[in-house]
Amino acid sequence: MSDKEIKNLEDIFEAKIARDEKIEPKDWMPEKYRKTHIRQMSQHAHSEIVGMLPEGNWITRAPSLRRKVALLAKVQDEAGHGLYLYSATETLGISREEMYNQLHSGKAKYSSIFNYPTITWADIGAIGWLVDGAAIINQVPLCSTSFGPYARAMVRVCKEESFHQRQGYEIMLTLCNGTPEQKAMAQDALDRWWWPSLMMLGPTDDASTHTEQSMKWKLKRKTNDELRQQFIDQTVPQADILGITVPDKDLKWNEETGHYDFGAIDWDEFWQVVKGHGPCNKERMQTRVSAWEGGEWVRDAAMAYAEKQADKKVRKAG
Ligand SMILES: CC(C)(COP(=O)(O)OP(=O)(O)OC[C@H]1O[C@@H](n2cnc3c(N)ncnc32)[C@H](O)[C@@H]1OP(=O)(O)O)[C@@H](O)C(=O)NCCC(=O)NCCSC(=O)Cc1ccccc1
Repeated sequence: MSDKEIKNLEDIFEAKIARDEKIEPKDWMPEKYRKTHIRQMSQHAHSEIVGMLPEGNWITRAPSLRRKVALLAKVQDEAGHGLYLYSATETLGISREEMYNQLHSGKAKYSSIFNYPTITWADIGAIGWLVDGAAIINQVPLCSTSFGPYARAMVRVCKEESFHQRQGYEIMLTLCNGTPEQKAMAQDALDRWWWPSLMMLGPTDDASTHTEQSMKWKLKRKTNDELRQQFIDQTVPQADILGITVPDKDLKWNEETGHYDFGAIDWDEFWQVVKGHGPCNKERMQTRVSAWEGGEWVRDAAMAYAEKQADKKVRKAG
């Protein structure tokens, strides 16, 4: 293709973005746009899949049948979100196998938040309330992201996340209205999950390598710091209703800005977790890799069956 032809395609692409029109898989797109979407969308898919593990740990120990049913449904939704997102990413020309390889070899990231342990039932409440709460704040703007398949996937995902968030908040509410021991469990879960939930929304805008370009392409509609502030402003009053305390002595409502001021985030901890040195990184990867290896016979059997059927068809036609 000549330089002039490429320039023409770039102009059409930029004009579509400026008009807020969706870019579809068969449309021309700059290679960097395609690659950055594969990066973000596949990491999002991996996060949903790895994100099932901390909660999966509690399905057999949920305190009642009602809680068990709700948790099972939530974890199944997460599997669905992962598969949805893998399919959407495949439209950009990467195979699912390659994405799995990237996850299993440690090349692709997944959200830092899923490398923390779930040591009590209250952690299931805190994950729904805080982690799904942060996920919704991050994902609602993604419903109007520029790449069509990603934007459409997010609409359904957000509806389900909202049920997940309420499920978690209701667990917290029940614990906080329970015995002093139950309320202490809820406080302890908030103490452990608060800071990792703030980190989950990504590094500060100064330290974020991708934000500037992703905002121009309308892949991201809000910056990491904007989302974090929104999450804090929305969540602190919810902690007040629960009657538990956000573990930040510098947290204070600021009349002038109309937002909460908050204390320093430990970014060293965040980068350690991202680099694979969090409390559960190794365990999470081992579980995923052994699930993949354990499922090999199912994949082989499905392939053998498909080949047999194709053979039959050929023989019939012949
Ligand atoms: C905002 C951000 C996460 C990061 O902004 P970007 O512009 O992409 O990056 P930025 O330049 O700011 O960062 C520089 C580097 O740092 C990496 N990094 C940053 N943050 C993290 C992190 N937290 N963990 C690990 N790594 C992180 C980043 O990849 C980049 O490294 P790279 O160059 O790739 O090697 C964005 O990708 C996004 O919105 N993703 C879609 C939403 C999504 O994936 N949600 C997942 C949760 S789904 C869920 O929770 C549902 C659920 C709930 C409950 C239970 C089960 C399931």
